[in-house]
Amino acid sequence: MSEGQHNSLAAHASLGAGDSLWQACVDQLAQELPEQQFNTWIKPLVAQVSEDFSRVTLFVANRFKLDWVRAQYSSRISSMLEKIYGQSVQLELAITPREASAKSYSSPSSPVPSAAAEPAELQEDAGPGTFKNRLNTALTFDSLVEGTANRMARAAAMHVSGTPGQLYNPLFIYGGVGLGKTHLMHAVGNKLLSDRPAAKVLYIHAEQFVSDVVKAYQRKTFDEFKDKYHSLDLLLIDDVQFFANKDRTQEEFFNAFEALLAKKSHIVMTSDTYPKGLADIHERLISRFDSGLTVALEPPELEMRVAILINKSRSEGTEMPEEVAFFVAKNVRSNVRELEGALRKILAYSRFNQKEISIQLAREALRDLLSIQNRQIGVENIQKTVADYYKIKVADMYSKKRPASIARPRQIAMYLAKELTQKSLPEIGELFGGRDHTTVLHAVRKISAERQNVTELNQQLHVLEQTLKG
Ligand SMILES: Nc1ncnc2c1ncn2[C@@H]1O[C@H](COP(=O)(O)OP(=O)(O)OP(=O)(O)O)[C@@H](O)[C@H]1O
Repeated sequence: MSEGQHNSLAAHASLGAGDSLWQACVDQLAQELPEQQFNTWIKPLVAQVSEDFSRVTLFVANRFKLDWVRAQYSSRISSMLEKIYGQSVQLELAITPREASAKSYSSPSSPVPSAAAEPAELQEDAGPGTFKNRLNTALTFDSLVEGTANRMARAAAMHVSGTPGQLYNPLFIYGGVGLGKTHLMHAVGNKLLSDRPAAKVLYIHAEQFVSDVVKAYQRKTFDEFKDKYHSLDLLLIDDVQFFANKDRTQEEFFNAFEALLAKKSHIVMTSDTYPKGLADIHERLISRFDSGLTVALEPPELEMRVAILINKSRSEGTEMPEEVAFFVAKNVRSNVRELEGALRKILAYSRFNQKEISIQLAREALRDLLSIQNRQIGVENIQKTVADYYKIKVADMYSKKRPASIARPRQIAMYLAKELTQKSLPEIGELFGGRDHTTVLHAVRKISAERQNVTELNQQLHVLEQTLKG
């Protein structure tokens, strides 16, 4: 952090800069740690930052957690805080006193831990009348952006939440990391509960199911186990690939599965692969997984990524200009979690530096992320980016079509190809569907002249250049 940033942080101590310091650290950890670890150990921490930022106290719920956080994370958190603040920060850990929560600087993204965030090994058995559904109420259909990538899965999930126990039972959702499987599952549970508050719904990660089986086995409490699982109206079970090689668990899950289907309760499952792709899971389970509806979640397409960024930033109380969302969405493609990470970085960077969100700011905030990507700009990438920006097909870059809505973006792409690559005019012409070099020259001259006079075009070119340069 530069001295200027440091001063501005100090000057805003009374406005909750302690929050910002801790928030930036949380944001960074969210990037670096696996989600489960982050949700379990970091998210629930409540931080109190001294006025001069020299000391940060983290409150944890109990002694076990305190020891764990100290052993596993404290040195990492310390060095991260120092890096962010630019000076040494003393880190302390304490067990939450009853009156502390009202006084503490509680980070906005560090709510009281939800049941779903509790680590498997710390979950207490729910006693009579204390059934926990473990749903995260923030994960709803409303907060799930729809796009081509999730349309079918979303529609099926909506259907299940409206009329459980009928069609699509079980519903099996699969896809790569961070594509919204868990979100979709919670959305089903939340929707069903909002329609039928008395329904017995349980969200559970497959690992927790395994640990429940082990516990029931050790304590000889299989009756309780069955009472719990076989009486549900809706079972949401995440990441069933974790059942691999766990024979006893698979047997108990098979029993629960049969019992639930027999009483027309619904089962929704997620996995990182389609049922037949699951390794080391008994065939009779796999065939049951596949007996309802199996749907995939695909990586989000560009428009969906833009919409997610704009929505999420709005829900954080900040408007992200569309051109910035386009810049980020173009550069962060793999999954929604990564997109959220990029957004968190941008928001933290903007808060810290008290600057409006712009492409320049996003570029600075995402410097590390962008620098590991290959920055070699090719004509193909230019054609794709320009086509995306003007919402035309990439094929139109090479086609003979002449309407202005196509010809103009094509000329812009030619201009950018000349400006941003080492290619000669004939080479560029060749890559644009075998056009003559004079056509390319005409486009380059035309766009370059117009750019001087038309502010709107200049602005669009600026966005495209920034996006391509990353
Ligand atoms: N379409 C979407 N709209 C809004 N947010 C989304 C969408 N898809 C995913 N997310 C968000 O992205 C993050 C990752 O999603 P989620 O945890 O559901 O992914 P996952 O597929 O279960 O990943 P993993 O396999 O790693 O557990 C979550 O914060 C989720 O809310």
